[in-house]
Amino acid sequence: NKDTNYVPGHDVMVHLLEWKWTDIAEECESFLGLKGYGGIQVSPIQENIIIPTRPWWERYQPVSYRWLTRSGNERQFREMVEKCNQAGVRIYVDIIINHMTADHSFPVIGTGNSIADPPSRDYSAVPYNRSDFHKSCSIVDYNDPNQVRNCELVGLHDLDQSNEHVKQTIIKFMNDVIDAGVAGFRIDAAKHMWPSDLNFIYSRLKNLSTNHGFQSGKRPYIYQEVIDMGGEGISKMEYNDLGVVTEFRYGFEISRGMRGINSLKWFKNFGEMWGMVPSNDALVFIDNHDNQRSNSDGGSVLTYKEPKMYKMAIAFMLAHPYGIPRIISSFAFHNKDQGPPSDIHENLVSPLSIKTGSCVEGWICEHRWRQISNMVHFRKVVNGTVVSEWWDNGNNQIAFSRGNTGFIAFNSETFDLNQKLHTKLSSGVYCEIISGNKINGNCTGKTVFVDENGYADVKILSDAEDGTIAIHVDVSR
Ligand SMILES: O=C(/C=C/c1ccc(O)c(O)c1)N[C@@H](Cc1ccc(O)cc1)C(=O)NCCCOc1c(-c2ccc(O)c(O)c2)oc2cc(O)cc(O)c2c1=O
Ligand SMILES: [Ca+2]
Repeated sequence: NKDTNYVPGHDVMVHLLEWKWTDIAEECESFLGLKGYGGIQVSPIQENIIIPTRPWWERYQPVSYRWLTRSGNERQFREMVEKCNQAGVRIYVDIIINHMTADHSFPVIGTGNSIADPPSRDYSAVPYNRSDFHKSCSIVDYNDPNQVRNCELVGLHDLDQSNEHVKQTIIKFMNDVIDAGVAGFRIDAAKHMWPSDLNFIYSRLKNLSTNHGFQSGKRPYIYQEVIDMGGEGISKMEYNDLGVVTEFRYGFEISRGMRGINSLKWFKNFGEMWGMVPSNDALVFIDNHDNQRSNSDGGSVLTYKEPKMYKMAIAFMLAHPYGIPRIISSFAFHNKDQGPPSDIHENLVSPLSIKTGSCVEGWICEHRWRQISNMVHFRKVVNGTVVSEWWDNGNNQIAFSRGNTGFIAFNSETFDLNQKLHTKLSSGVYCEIISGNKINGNCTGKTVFVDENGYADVKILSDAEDGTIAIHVDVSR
């Protein structure tokens, strides 16, 4: 079963990239729980190598399974999970079980002061030794499934998940994390591990902890990173019966749509018909921690750096029923390796200002943007309804309803959208939720009038700050 384990009335996952555990706990209580976010993907909790320039990807080179990183220690992690569960926000841990570190020219020290000797495959803090790793062949042919699984990805020493000691070590790590109260895991680099080995591991995971508010018998929500844009020897379809898979086609296609490269009118049948996995098997996103900075998937997915189109892409994702959506909330970067903001002691800087409670310079906090957090509410209100009343102008103006509970329209033409469009909403004056909120019965942004036949006056100027207008039944005045 593919249950996210979200608390009823909560939806949408946010990847709080490189946030500290104490700050995440604070954000659960002061923002995410109240806004109805369903869950948080946290950065890896296992001890990672310290690379002198502190690139963001150092956290994807584990040194041990100790819960010691720049995000915090075990006590802080446990406290954060407790506070977020109490706020109705679930925690999903990003775990790296395919590999340990690569070889480096400097002595290898971890964020928990563990040492390791990668050339001799000695990771004493686990412990792992040479017998726990595959031979050090390199992945050169991505069309050879054996190489992709049994050789080293960019020099990262590749664990042998068919080895009993490796399996038991991973299972113990994941079960300890489950006992801390988390709701599931992101499996990093799943494509580089055999589905049968992963299945063995998943089947030996405990049920979620009843001591942390989960009903008995709940299974951890597992979503697997499988970068598959088609054309490689390994298919995402090898993994989606084990658990959910990251659907990379999704963000790529929506970015092309909002950029005007592919006409929005084609998105009328967006979903499995586009060669994507079944909706319940798809963890969907516009950008992720890797391709937002490196455009590694060949295309150029939208990011916070192109805010108008990015917000339209996120709004489409949150308004559309396909997949399980995740947004990223990241730090500003100027080069693709750059790590998170840190102080002179290389401690992570808190994204939250103690004084104002808002996010500080250097942290984008996409999850706080009104145009994004209000669409989280939209998604919750329309939950369970289908897309209907699809309209398009034959190119880059589209609109659709979600049952009789919500309506959204997009204009990515160079000219205005100004139409009476049919919705399934009952008549009335609705607060438009991209441009504002409804506070004490008043609309702080635009209003949209729906007449007694369900026709809405839809106007989106081509030079407007946002190319989207959205209304739903919760904010009718
Ligand atoms: O750009 C990066 C890091 C990227 C990255 C990190 C974590 C991820 O979850 C991810 O998806 C990508 N890393 C830089 C620097 C680097 C890091 C380690 C290393 O041994 C060599 C170089 C880089 O240029 N990497 C080469 C291209 C990206 O190749 C990587 C992939 C990857 C990319 C595309 C694929 O289709 C694929 O199947 C795997 O996954 C990783 C997973 C990891 O757990 C750790 C990694 O270092 C990587 C990783 O290097
Ligand atoms: Ca492997």
